[in-house]
Amino acid sequence: MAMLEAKGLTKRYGKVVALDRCDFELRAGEVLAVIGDNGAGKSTLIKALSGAVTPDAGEVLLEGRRVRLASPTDAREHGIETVYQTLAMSPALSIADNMFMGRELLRAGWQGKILRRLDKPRMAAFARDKLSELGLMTIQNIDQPVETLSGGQRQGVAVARAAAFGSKVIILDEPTAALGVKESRRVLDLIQDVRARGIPIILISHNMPHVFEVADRIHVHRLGKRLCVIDPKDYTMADAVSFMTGAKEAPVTETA
Ligand SMILES: Nc1ncnc2c1ncn2[C@@H]1O[C@H](COP(=O)(O)OP(=O)(O)OP(=O)(O)O)[C@@H](O)[C@H]1O
Repeated sequence: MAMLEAKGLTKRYGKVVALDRCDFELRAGEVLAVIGDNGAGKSTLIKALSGAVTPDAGEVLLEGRRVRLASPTDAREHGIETVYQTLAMSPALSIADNMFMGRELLRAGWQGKILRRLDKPRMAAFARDKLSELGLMTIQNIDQPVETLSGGQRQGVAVARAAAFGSKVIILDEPTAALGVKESRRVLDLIQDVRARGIPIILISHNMPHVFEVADRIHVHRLGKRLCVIDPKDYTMADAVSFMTGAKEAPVTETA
C-alpha cells in the first residue's frame, strides 16, 4: 500500500524546471532512499512533500487521499515530519524544550488563557520516554542544552522529535552528511529502529554505502523526475550511480 504518493508534480523556477511531471511512491513500513545528481530536483521534491514548496501542477496523496500541503505546518498536521540538514534547533535550549518547539504542552487548566504555563515536568518525561524508546538514553540529562551535544546526538534528538510527532511519514534530508563514522552508525541504527516501529522513512542521501545499507527501495531521480525505482539487492552502488548520471540506461520498473 502506498503511504505517500505524488503524481505529475511540476515546479518551475523561471526557466528552470526543477520538477518535471514527477511521480513518487512511499510504501507503508519501508525506508525509501531518494538519490540523484546535484540539481536533479531531490530537494524540490522533498519540499513539495513537506509543504515547503507549492507545486505548479500535480497532486499528493496520503494513504490514498488527496491532500493539500500548503505549508510545513499543514504537512506536520497530516503526520509528515521533515528533518532538514540544518536540524532547526535552538542550541541554547534544552533537549526537552527542543523536542517540543512549537507544540509545547500546557498545564491543565491553562489552555487558551492569556497567561500560559508550560508543563515542564510532563514535557521532560515525554522527551525521556521518546529518546529511550529509540535507544537514545545515552543522553543522560534531558535539561542539558542542545549545544552541548555532539552532531550525532543532535541528529538523534531531531529524529526522535520527528518519530514522536510524525505518526505517518518521516523525511530525512542528508542525516549523516555532517557526521563521522561512529555517529553515522548510530543514525543508521536509529533509522532502522524507526522503521521497526512501523513508520516509513524517506531518506535523501548522497552516501551510497548508507543508502545501500538501510534502504528497502531506491528512487533514482534525474532531470526533475523519477527515472526508476530499484531494489538495492539487485544492483551495485556503481550501477545506481550510472543510472543517476545517465552513464548507463536505467531499468524499466513497474513503478517508474
Ligand atoms: N528557490 C529556487 N530558485 C531558483 N531555482 C531553484 C530554486 N530551488 C531550486 N532551484 C533549481 O532547481 C533545480 C533543482 O534543484 P534542487 O535543489 O531541487 O536539486 P537537488 O537534487 O536537491 O540538488 P543537490 O543534490 O545539489 O542539493 C536546480 O537547477 C536549482 O538550481
